[in-house]
Amino acid sequence: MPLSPNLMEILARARADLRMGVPVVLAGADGAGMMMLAAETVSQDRLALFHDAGGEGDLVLTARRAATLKARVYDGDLARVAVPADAGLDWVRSIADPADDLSMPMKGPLKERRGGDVSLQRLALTLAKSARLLPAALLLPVEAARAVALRENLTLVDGVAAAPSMLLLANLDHVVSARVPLSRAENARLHIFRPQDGSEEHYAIEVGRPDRSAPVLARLHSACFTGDVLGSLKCDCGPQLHAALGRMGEEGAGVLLYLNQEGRGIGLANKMRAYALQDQGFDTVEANHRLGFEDDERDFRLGAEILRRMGFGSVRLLTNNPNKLAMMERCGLAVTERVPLKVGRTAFNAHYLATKAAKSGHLL
Ligand SMILES: Nc1nc2c(ncn2[C@@H]2O[C@H](COP(=O)(O)OP(=O)(O)OP(=O)(O)O)[C@@H](O)[C@H]2O)c(=O)[nH]1
Ligand SMILES: [Zn+2]
Repeated sequence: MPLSPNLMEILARARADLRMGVPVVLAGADGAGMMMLAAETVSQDRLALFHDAGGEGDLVLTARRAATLKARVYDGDLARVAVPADAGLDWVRSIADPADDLSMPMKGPLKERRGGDVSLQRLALTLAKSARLLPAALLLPVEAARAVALRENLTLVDGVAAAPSMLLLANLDHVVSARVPLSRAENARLHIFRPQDGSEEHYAIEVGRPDRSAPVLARLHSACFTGDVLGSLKCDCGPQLHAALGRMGEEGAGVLLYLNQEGRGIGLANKMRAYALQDQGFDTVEANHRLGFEDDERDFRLGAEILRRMGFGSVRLLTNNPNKLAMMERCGLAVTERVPLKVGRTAFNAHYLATKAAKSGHLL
C-alpha cells in the first residue's frame, strides 16, 4: 500500500487548508489550473498576494447567491465575478456573505465572466461547501499547477479525478460500540461510524435488539446543536430527538441515527448566519438561498448506508418529512410506514414549521 495520500485523503487536506485560509491548487486536464482561496477565510496578506500574481482572478459564487446579488449567471449553477484590482477583504466578504446585504445593497457594478470550461470552478464550490464554509471561492488561473503547488508547498488536487469522486459516498468504518443506558431507553447501545474521507463521525443509537428480518422503528435525526443541546425554541429538534428515543424505549426496540449534518448540511456557523438573516425577516429557505445554499444540503444516502451496515433492510420511519421517505426508498431501503413525530411546537417555531410545510412539503 503506497504511503502517499490518495485522492480522497488529499481532498480532506484541501478542506482543512481552506478552513484555515491556506490556498489549494486545482489542476485541470492540460496541466494548467487554478489557485483557490475560500472567500470566507482568505486573509488580507494572501489577498494581496492574489492581486500581486497579476492574473485575472474571479470570485466564484453559486447561482443562488448570484440571484440575490442580481449578478448574471452564465454557467447554470454558478456565476463568476471578476475581482477588481483594488478589491479588499471588505469587497470579497460583502459579495460572499449576505449579512450586510440589506444595509449595503449596492455591491456593483459587477463584471461577470462567461465562456470556457467551468469544471474547476464547480469543484471549488463543492469543496467550499464540504468544508462547511460559505460557498464562494477566489480563483486565480495558474499556468503550471503542479509547479506552483510544489514551489509554494500547497495541496494539489487533480480536478479531473476529484469532481466525480466527490459525488461518491465515502466508506464508513465502524469504530466502536458500547452500552449507554438512556433515561428514555435504558437498554441502548451507541455505535460510532467514521467516514474514510475525514469528515465528521456519525452515531447510531440502537435500542434493544431489533429483529433484523422485520421493519425497524427508525429515526434519521440530523444534528442540531441549538435544539438538541441548548433546548432552542426556534425549532422542534430537541423534543423530536427525545420523543423518538422515548417511543423506542416504550416499544423496546428501535434505531436512531444521529447524523452530523448540522443545519441541513451547511454546518453550525452557516446555520447561525441563516438565523441572523431570519432575524432580518427572511424565512428558513430564503436564508439558505441568500447564503448561496440549496434548501437542504444533506446527503441521505448516509442514513441508508448505516442502516444497511447494521443489518436493516426496512424501516418504520419516525418523520414528518416525506422527502426522507422518498430518499430512503431511492437508496434501496424499504419504508413500510411513516410514524409521525409531532412534538415541540412553540410560539417561536410556528413560522419555521409553517415554512417547512409550505415550501419543503413537511406534513404538519
Ligand atoms: N439551514 C438551516 N438549518 C436548520 C434550521 N433550523 C433547523 N435546522 C436544521 O435542520 C435539521 C432538522 O433536521 P431533522 O429534524 O432531522 O429533519 P426534518 O427535515 O425537519 O424532518 P423530520 O424528520 O420531520 O424532523 C437539523 O440539521 C437542524 O440543525 C434553519 O433555520 N436553517
Ligand atoms: Zn433544530
